[in-house]
Amino acid sequence: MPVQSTNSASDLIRIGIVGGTGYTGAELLRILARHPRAAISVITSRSESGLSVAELFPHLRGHIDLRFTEPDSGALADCDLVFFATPNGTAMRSAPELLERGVRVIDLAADFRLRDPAVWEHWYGMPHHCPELLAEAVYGLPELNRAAVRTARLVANPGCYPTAVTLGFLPLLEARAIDPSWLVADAKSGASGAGRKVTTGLLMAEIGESFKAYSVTGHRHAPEIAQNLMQFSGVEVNLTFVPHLVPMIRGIEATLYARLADPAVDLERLYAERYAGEAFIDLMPGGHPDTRSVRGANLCRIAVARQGDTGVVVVQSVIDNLVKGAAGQAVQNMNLMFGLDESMGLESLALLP
Ligand SMILES: NC(=O)C1=CN([C@@H]2O[C@H](COP(=O)(O)OP(=O)(O)OC[C@H]3O[C@@H](n4cnc5c(N)ncnc54)[C@H](OP(=O)(O)O)[C@@H]3O)[C@@H](O)[C@H]2O)C=CC1
Ligand SMILES: CC(=O)N[C@@H](CCC(=O)OP(=O)(O)O)C(=O)O
Repeated sequence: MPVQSTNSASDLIRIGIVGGTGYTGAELLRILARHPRAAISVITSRSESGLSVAELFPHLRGHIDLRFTEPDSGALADCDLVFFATPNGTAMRSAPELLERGVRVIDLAADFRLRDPAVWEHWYGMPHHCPELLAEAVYGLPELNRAAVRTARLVANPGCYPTAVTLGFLPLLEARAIDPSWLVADAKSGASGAGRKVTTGLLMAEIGESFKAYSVTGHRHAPEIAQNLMQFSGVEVNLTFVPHLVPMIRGIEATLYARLADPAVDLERLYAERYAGEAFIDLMPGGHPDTRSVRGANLCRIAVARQGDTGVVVVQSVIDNLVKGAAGQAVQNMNLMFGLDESMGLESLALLP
């Protein structure tokens, strides 16, 4: 049975997904299958080409009647919008041709997130294929950049850690309420953050009943977060970012620390005013947001507190890495790019337990 819709074909957005078998690709399929204006026409996979989507993903039986195909620029060029849910360095090879042919592009990987091609090359270990597009690409964090996303042809969907950390720190920086020279982000992710490919270090027997930090000398999301905080607050920042892998499947929890520049600031009011009217930010005064409270939902839940009279502010920010940290945010960007209600198709509440 094809995707249900009461709209005429001309109202529908023809969508291609490159990398439909990965975790973020599968999450795009889950969300778009119920989106009233989405008509998925191409889903690619090199390893599963020919297989029906329902065979690989039984939860989509009756909702998506398509087969995976090899990535093919001809079929993708017939779409209105192509999502790349592929490893870093993939979208940049196809985006120039698609844009040339009038197709809009949202990349869930990092190819268009960093402004400076030298910084990209340093962190991603490869030269950029189309550095001329970096100035045009719009960083797709709508709570920061909504107006630019609306008119974008090319959107760089943010990384999962950068979404949680940027949204957590930003109100404090914009208000000049903290010392920007000492920011600490202590973040934890579930294993789905590393994708669906087979990796020994992600086996249940390796990560279960255990917990560790990684990339302590520097993670590629640190320059992305610093770029965001500086670009959107206008102040230079010095950030320490340490990610951790925890034995859960979905979710990111980021605990953020900073020193208050203005000890009298009303923290809860600051966040309430900054995020007033934001459908996908939930503030939880006095709370301890947990990752399960956002599992499956396109939501960033934040609590802000000061620790006694230490002058230190502690922000807790949680997201589902696959939803607000990837596919949900990508659909939020799609809605803005096509003039739709920003929340369309994103009404799912979190799953408990
Ligand atoms: N997992 C997460 O929480 C988040 C991931 N991201 C980013 O989103 C992107 C996708 O992540 P995720 O879904 O986890 O990754 P997965 O490893 O789970 O899936 C990758 C997908 O890309 C396809 N693919 C791999 N290489 C190529 C290629 N050269 N050309 C075309 N297709 C290719 C794979 O299928 P096949 O090999 O069969 O073609 C597969 O469908 C990554 O860049 C990741 O960093 C961003 C935010 C959060
Ligand atoms: C748990 C885990 O391994 N997480 C991934 C983050 C994945 C991601 O979102 O990174 P990009 O989109 O920027 O590639 C990591 O640390 O590499």
